[in-house]
Amino acid sequence: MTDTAGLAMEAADLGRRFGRARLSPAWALRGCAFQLPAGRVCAVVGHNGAGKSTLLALAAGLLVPTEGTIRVLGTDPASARARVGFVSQEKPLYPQLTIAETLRMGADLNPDHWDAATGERIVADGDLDPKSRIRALSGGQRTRVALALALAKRPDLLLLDEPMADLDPLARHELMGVLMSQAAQHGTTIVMSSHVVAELEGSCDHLLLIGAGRVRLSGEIDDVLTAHARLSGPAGTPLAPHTVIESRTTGRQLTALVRKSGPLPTDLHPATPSLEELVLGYLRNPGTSVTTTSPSEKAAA
Ligand SMILES: Nc1ncnc2c1ncn2[C@@H]1O[C@H](COP(=O)(O)OP(=O)(O)OP(=O)(O)O)[C@@H](O)[C@H]1O
Repeated sequence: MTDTAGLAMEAADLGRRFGRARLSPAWALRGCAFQLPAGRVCAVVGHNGAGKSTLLALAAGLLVPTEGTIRVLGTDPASARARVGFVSQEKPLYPQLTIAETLRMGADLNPDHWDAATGERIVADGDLDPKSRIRALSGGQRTRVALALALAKRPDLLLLDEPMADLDPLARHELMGVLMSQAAQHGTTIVMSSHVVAELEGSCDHLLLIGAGRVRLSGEIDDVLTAHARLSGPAGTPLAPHTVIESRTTGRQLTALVRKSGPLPTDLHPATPSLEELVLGYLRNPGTSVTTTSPSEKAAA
């Protein structure tokens, strides 16, 4: 039996379909199963349309599963809502309110756990005037206000759908630092989708890679990386029994990204892939079988 204590999120056979079953067989997510321990900073990656936003909306309780279950902070998403912060791609804010009124509304809605100083500091660090109306802000400035609102709520779980997409490089760097210190100081679990894998590499410790509505990889990033190897050596060297994620032969040279299964061929030079290499390898090869890395694989790797 799986020990589910201490999990921030857990999905079992999770599926979500849009449209009517007979008219549209399109599943945004199907057969997804994963566990995310509490206190992790989790990167959710996958190509456009993979199902990342759908998964985050299910976790936030804004969508309900068509099949299967998703549990958040040990309960159903609707019951966990007060303990969850969510910044969607659309960042819905009331355009007619000022920034100060927006933060005040956040305080009124979350009277028991509102950290006003954090919200005000994030706004001030962006040189934003609290009297400015939301409708007068740029996309990146709205993102800052949405993050201020979500972080001031002091959530146990923070769900962020491409939070950095419209921020300038300095703002990305600064707000990523704010997120990391929130996770370190308060043990907040952060689940963050992004297309900029290099940006996630130093910040996240857990990975959820989604492809075509399925979980293709999930686990602690260190475990996931050590379960794979980047191999180079003479062309024609057999790669079985390892699972080949991708391979290329140039002249007499073979390079391959494999998921390890036992000892590696001695005539190939092994290296641990970077997170970006691994994610790109999986994204370039959508046909590779669905896999999940569990801590027990670490020992086998
Ligand atoms: N409201 C909806 N109605 C119909 N189909 C939808 C709806 N929302 C999402 N989908 C479909 O579900 C699939 C997954 O979409 P989703 O937005 O979750 O992907 P994503 O991984 O977040 O993509 P992106 O990286 O482009 O943001 C896509 O095929 C999309 O067209």
